[in-house]
Amino acid sequence: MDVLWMIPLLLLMIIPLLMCTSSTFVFYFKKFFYVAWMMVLALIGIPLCILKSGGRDIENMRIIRFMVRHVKYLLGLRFEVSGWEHLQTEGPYVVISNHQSSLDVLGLMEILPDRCTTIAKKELIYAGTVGLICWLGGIVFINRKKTSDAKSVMADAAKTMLDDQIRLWVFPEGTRNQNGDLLPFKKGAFHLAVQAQVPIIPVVFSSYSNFYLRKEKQFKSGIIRLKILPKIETKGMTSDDVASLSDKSFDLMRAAFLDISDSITRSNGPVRH
Ligand SMILES: CCCCCCCCCCCCCC(=O)SCCNC(=O)CCNC(=O)[C@H](O)C(C)(C)COP(=O)(O)OP(=O)(O)OC[C@H]1O[C@@H](n2cnc3c(N)ncnc32)[C@H](O)[C@@H]1OP(=O)(O)O
Ligand SMILES: CCCCCCCC/C=C\CCCCCCCC(=O)OC[C@@H](O)COP(=O)(O)O
Repeated sequence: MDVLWMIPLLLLMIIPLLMCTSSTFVFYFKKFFYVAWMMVLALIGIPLCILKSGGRDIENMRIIRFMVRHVKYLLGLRFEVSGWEHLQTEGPYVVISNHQSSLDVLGLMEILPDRCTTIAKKELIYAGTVGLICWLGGIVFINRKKTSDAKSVMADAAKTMLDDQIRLWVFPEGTRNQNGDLLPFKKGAFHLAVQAQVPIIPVVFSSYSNFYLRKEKQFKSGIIRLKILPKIETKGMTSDDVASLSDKSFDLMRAAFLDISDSITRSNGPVRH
């Protein structure tokens, strides 16, 4: 029994020591902590969502947003947001952003407008308590392996956006990417906006490469710039305009990404290896 009590005490001594001496340990510790803490937050949030709305309801995103807002401090991250005024748009719209890591959830919750939920891969629903709270928050799950299914879910979503006056956040790269640039955009977000005839609001996260490097196992403190760009109208557009709409959005977002990422690298200095 006495030995068992020693274990937490030993951990309390060893963990700070390792945190000071090994950046690889910090990397794994912060990653593990992030997932575990989100799971715990979701566990607390699930009954709150059910009590508030009785089940799946986009209004639950307010609870989720509130619960996630402090997590940045625990990981040593800060957000600098610009362009808030562009989110002051009435009615439904589609938000599109680049996607580097699951840490994007922190930025998403930092600026998530009311009545806005996201499109996510269907595998996320199996992520324990996080999966369940995503479902309760009205997240729209798509099967990326079956284009026809994904398209029909998105077409339903276009209708729901108008019927229920909701906003949807889509990651048009379709997967996480940390190659220092944006991946070519998939077309779903643009079909969605054109089908619903609603504006697109592009949001750009600066590169995480000055604080988070997966291959090098680095996870330092850092600043993330979030730039909200002016809305792009889609009124009067048809599916023939989707390709040019996607290209235009890509060009605007890529220019903003290179601009805000470059300025961070310059002010913080590059990551040392
Ligand atoms: C407290 C704890 C809290 C925790 C909170 C957690 C929050 C969690 C946040 C979670 C964040 C999680 C974040 C995540 O999970 S990110 C991963 C999931 N998200 C996405 O994949 C979204 C982006 N993907 C797309 O938009 C794709 O296009 C889809 C998936 C729809 C199809 O992709 P696919 O690769 O199968 O096909 P394709 O893109 O090559 O297109 C093929 C053709 O179809 C045409 N087409 C496409 N779409 C439509 C359409 N709607 N109507 C009519 N036509 C359409 C298209 O023009 C093309 O034709 P053409 O142009 O070549 O002629
Ligand atoms: C039974 C337990 C299973 C545990 C699984 C752990 C699940 C993660 C839990 C908490 C992490 C914090 C919230 C994360 C939400 C992140 C969503 C995300 O970033 O999904 C990735 C997706 O956009 C693209 O996927 P791919 O890059 O194509 O792959």
